[in-house]
Amino acid sequence: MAIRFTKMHGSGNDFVVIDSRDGALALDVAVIRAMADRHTGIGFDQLLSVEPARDGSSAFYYGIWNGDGSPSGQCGNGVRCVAAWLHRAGALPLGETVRIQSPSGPVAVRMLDAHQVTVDMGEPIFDPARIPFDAPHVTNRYVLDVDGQPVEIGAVSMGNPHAVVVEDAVSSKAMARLGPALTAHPRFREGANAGFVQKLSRQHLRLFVHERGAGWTQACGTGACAAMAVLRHRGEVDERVQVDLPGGSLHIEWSGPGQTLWMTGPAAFVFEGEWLDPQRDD
Ligand SMILES: N[C@@H](CCC[C@H](N)C(=O)O)C(=O)O
Repeated sequence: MAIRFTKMHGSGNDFVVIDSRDGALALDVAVIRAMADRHTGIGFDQLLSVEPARDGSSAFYYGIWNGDGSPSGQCGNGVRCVAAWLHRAGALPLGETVRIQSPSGPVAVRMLDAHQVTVDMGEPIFDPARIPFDAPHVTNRYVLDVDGQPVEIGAVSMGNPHAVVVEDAVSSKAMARLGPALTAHPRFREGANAGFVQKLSRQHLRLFVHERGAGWTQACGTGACAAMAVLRHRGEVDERVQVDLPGGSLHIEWSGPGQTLWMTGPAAFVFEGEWLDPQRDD
């Protein structure tokens, strides 16, 4: 079984995009993991499928799987790559706003040029039950027990769950321990993406993200949205913020509750290929 794919990245968060416009993509977890392997496979943080819309008001649907084969509800850098992929396929004209559906609901994408995409990511969700996060009521700060130590976080969903640690300086040693611990913390029953954000100013953030299902990443689009949303909810940043991640910068705009959040950033093509499943000879 040969699978044609396009390798792409958004600020270093890398993807395999599969054209599945003729029907929903169904791949075994073992195949996704084999493809994601950075030594014996293609290597990627997430696999994305471009599929026919599943509702009447969207143009397309995209599926998201992490490198460990687990599904996700949203992928900020990924949706920009899907938009650029659709643009290259002639299905998304420059400047036009098009609604596409993710597993967690619709988003609206607009190509600013062939490599820059702006996305209406919807409204950040702070209600713990909808994240899902185990807490009796919504608040700006929660304290988690991590190996007997208190760790303060903000919790939000951008269509996928995020724990956000706001620190002036988090040592790389502390992040190496806390990233995996927060990702697997039992109060996030579906796991979480763990972001460590440093406030450089009211318009400028620095962020590192340990992703559920993919580990440390060069960039996490929803992580950047989540970090901005948590800080804006606390009144600590302005409504337009630049978020610097190891692989590049994203621009996030959110005026506050009741409004949707916008993310703008790059999408890049790397190569086209054909996956030859080593377990099969056909
Ligand atoms: N890289 C992504 C997020 C991918 C999904 C995440 N690991 C999850 O399981 O929710 C992004 O750019 O948002």
